[in-house]
Amino acid sequence: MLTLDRVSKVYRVGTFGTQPLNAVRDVSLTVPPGVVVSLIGESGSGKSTIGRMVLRLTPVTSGAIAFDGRDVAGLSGHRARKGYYRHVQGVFQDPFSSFNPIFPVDRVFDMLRGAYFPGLSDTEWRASVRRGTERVGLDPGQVLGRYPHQLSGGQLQRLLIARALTLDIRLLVADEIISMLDASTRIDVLNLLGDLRAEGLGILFVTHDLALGTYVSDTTVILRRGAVAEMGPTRQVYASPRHPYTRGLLASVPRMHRTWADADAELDSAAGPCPVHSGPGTAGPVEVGPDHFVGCFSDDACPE
Ligand SMILES: Nc1ncnc2c1ncn2[C@@H]1O[C@H](COP(=O)(O)OP(=O)(O)OP(=O)(O)O)[C@@H](O)[C@H]1O
Repeated sequence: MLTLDRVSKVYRVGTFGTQPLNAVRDVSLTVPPGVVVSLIGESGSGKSTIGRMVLRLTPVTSGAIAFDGRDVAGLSGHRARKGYYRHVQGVFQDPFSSFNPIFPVDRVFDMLRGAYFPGLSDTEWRASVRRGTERVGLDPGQVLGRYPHQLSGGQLQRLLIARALTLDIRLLVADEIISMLDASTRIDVLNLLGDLRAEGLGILFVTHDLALGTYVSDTTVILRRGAVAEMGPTRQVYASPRHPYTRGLLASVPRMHRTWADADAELDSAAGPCPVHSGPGTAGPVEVGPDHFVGCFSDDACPE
């Protein structure tokens, strides 16, 4: 369904944009239907940039993103782009920022109506909104018609997912969608994602939280400085991590006062020549087990 093929993103920063910032480096992955792929990494590792490129909110510098085999960057014309967003939607960290405080929450649904459902009568449209709301476990009578400040962050986040479900979505980019929620609401939203996955939705789940990654995902992608450090079936990656960075991260999870930076620093001091790129001409992560890949051990691209 969704494939990224050696996707890179270089931002231009500094005075007059003269400095290149390699935010994403040669990332390849797939999100099939009914599969949750977690993108996990510390702040600044490029997770959101990948989500934004998939949603076409920022252009790809090199490589290709395809949905059902069609190049996403090359979608030209309003109709093609509208068709894409019918199937691919994003939900982001701060639900409050997606709602206008002076309008009832229903307005986020109404914004879709003109673009996607111009032929529906008022009654049909209201029924569709109610169905979407119920599908995410909310009681329409309790939430519709209310103002954003009258609802919890978890209810607003569910409404945004319901809004996406009003369309015929097949891929959801969920970018840190539970970071702002309390522990019990988090589990509700995670379980909701699990239910949607069972219905065939593919999910690109962006998080900096390793524990959330294990709970929700089928495939785990560990990003380090914009590149894939390790990628594979979640159980495999967590049970038998092969990259020293992943090992360091997992070892640090139950220990307080250790951070992503600690794992990074340990790796920097331990890493010698990168074994992944020891062979001439080797490029990109190397397969170390079934669907299990390990990326470069050093900071920048290895000498090939
Ligand atoms: N529009 C932009 N212009 C310039 N640099 C950017 C832009 N957006 C992101 N960056 C930089 O790209 C790198 C990756 O950022 P990104 O937001 O993708 O990381 P992230 O892993 O999602 O981090 P976080 O968890 O903090 O959101 C960072 O160094 C960031 O400062």
